[in-house]
Amino acid sequence: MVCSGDPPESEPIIRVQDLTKVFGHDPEKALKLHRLGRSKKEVYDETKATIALHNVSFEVMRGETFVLMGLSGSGKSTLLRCINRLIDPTEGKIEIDGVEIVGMDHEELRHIRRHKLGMIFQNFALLPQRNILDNVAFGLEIMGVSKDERNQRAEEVLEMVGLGGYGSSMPSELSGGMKQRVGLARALTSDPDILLMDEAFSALDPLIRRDMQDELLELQERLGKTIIFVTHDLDEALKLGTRIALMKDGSIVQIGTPEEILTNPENAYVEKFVADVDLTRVLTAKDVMRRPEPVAQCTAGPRVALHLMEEHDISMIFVITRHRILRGFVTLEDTVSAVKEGKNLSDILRTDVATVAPDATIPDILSLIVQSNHPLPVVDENGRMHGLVSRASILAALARKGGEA
Ligand SMILES: Nc1ncnc2c1ncn2[C@@H]1O[C@H](COP(=O)(O)OP(=O)(O)OP(=O)(O)O)[C@@H](O)[C@H]1O
Repeated sequence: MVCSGDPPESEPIIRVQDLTKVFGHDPEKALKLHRLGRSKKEVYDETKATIALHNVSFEVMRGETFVLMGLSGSGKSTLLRCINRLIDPTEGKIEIDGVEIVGMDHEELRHIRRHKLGMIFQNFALLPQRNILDNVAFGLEIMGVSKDERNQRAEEVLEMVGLGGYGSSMPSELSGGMKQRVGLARALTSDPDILLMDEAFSALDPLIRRDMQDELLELQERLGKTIIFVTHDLDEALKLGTRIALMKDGSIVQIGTPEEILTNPENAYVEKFVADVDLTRVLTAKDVMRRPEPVAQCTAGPRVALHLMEEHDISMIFVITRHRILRGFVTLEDTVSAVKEGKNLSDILRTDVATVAPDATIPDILSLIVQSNHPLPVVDENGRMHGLVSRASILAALARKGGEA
């Protein structure tokens, strides 16, 4: 099964196709029974084999944070561990950077694990008798990197995760958040393209957890790694995910951006999963804007603008080019005078217009609306106007999405 959700515009770095994992002695028999229509529970009762993943397919794009989310037992960790082959899949393919890894021997796998993949676990997995620098440098030590070189690299990555100067501390002296930074530093030492993070922040206090999430977002922006992040926490998934794959009983039920998952759940299960989410925290200007009608083209005269304003009972109108590039706005008062005095629209155009970016959040939009006291045009980085946001458009969108979700 391939679940869609438009992937970001980039090439895939990981391709998973029809991946199946059965734990137990007779996977073939278990799968045969499942294909004959037995439920996973019935298969387990009969064979004592667990179908942990079944026909899972998806692609992860280079540079995205792809979140695997789902309830306990849905197969998230199994899927993540198949990707670095800590677990051998029963069936299916996994390509990393175009290279099929399911059939790889130990030597090839070791190479991929060391150079392409970094893994970060929930329980930190630090070596208690080694100091922080040696913990971070451990992977490089195993790879035979000289002491000077590995210590220099370890210091660099400790700096990167905000732990510069802690190299000589022991793990027992560090808080949970700091230990997880060490975990992150350790995974970054070999500069892998892909970070696999398994419930990496779940053991942390809520405030520290939030800090770590912010830090990961910031680090991701700087380093542009591809991250697969496992969590059962929807808020965390919405915050971190470029896209989210929601898993249930070993299958993916929906893949989409956080907005798509929230506002367009594909079935009742996803709907239920996201029912309690506070939409104001995740919707952005492009979700709550309305079409920018009416707008006047630059080529229109003041009479046309006046007509539009009277027709729609509004006191200002936005002026755009044929390609919807925003040029400014004109007011009713100025337009009336322009008609009287035979002026052009360009003579009365006000260009000091406040705008909102398409990805602005609702609290940001509201604070801008309070300042400007009129609807705001949503304008992208190229100056193109996509819509208008106002208190009314936000309320309408929330009511609409709330009704749907
Ligand atoms: N080594 C194993 N042997 C047998 N069954 C296993 C093994 N590992 C996982 N399972 C089973 O496979 C299914 C998927 O487990 P998995 O740990 O991948 O789920 P998860 O979504 O990561 O859950 P959690 O959030 O609790 O870690 C579960 O039914 C689990 O009991």
